Amino acid sequence: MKIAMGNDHAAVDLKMQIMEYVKELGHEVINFGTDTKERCNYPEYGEKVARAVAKGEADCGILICGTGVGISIAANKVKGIRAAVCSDTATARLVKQHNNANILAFGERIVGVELAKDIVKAYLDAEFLGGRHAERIAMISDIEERNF
Ligand SMILES: O=C(CO)[C@H](O)[C@H](O)[C@H](O)COP(=O)(O)O
Repeated sequence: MKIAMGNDHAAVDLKMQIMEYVKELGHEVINFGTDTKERCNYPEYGEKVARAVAKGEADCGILICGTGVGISIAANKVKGIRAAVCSDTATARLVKQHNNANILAFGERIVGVELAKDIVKAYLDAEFLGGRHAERIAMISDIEERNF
């Protein structure tokens, strides 16, 4: 898979480690940065990754900031994006199976590297279950369509 990755200054170390891990798993990474610890603004990176996923330039995305929350809120403003913050493997599996989340987010200040790797693997290995879950996602898309 082609995976878009982005982060702010609070998550450079974890992004680098996860980027290597994702490559070891056999995926291609499009890195949207930031790659330095100079203070920056997470909405910029959330939007870059979200637009790449929404346009189909990447199959899915991984976003990391201090908590995973701000960057996922920004990504979720892009039409078609379902970004989910996960701090455990069960949630990471379920956000793919039930919510067909197309971006996984987590926080360097919240999860350690080994847990983060397990979260990424649980998300990437899981498959969307469709059925009743697809109907609910259609309802979410409908909310998006009615926004103005
Ligand atoms: O977690 C975050 C947003 O949800 C960010 O990564 C930052 O950690 C947070 O906004 C704090 O920013 P700071 O400039 O590092 O104090």
